[in-house]
Amino acid sequence: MLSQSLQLPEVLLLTPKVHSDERGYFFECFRQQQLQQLLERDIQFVQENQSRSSFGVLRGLHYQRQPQAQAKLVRVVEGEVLDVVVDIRHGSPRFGQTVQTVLSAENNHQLFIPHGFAHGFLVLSPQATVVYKVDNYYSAQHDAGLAYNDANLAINWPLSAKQLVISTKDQQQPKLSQLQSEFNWK
Ligand SMILES: Cc1cn([C@H]2C[C@H](O)[C@@H](COP(=O)(O)OP(=O)(O)O[C@H]3O[C@H](C)C(=O)[C@H](O)[C@H]3O)O2)c(=O)[nH]c1=O
Repeated sequence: MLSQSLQLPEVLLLTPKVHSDERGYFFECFRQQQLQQLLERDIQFVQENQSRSSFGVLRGLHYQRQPQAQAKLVRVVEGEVLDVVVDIRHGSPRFGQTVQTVLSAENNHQLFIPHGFAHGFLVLSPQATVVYKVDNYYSAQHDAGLAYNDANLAINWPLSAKQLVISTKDQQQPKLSQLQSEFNWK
């Protein structure tokens, strides 16, 4: 598994080694020991999610508040998404900074997103299926979010506003300046 740092160094872009032959391909999607070595700490995923969305669907930007914060290992098994992560840790020198990368069933790229970061994605293909592991259980009362279109985040979503399909919840998320995030840097 190749690991690359992004502009937010705590967010890892992982690329598995693909074994191709005349039948097709095989690759290991996850190996706990390998990820723990990259993170230099233990990690224990307890839940795996799958969502399928049509072109233009934007899910996010989401996170779970403490003590139910979730680290995520995200991959795409159908189609293509623009995946976006935001540093929401108070005191972070990169507070409010974002990274974005294309995850697709073609590039097999994965993103590891630690606690203290908001996550979302925009579907760029006719359909996209996103599968992701989390290290804490879903908790509706700890579910929180950030406005995808907050000018202070300056996320350049590559579709026009009228092409976007966004839940009512995500249309009403707070801006970075209103964030109740209790994540602290370090
Ligand atoms: C996240 C989650 C949701 N649900 C239920 C709650 C709703 O009845 C339904 C849809 O939930 P929601 O609209 O919050 O789903 P997404 O908009 O895809 O949320 C996710 O989108 C972004 C990209 C994320 O990174 C988060 O993992 C997650 O917040 O599934 C569950 O039962 N378990 C869960 O873990």
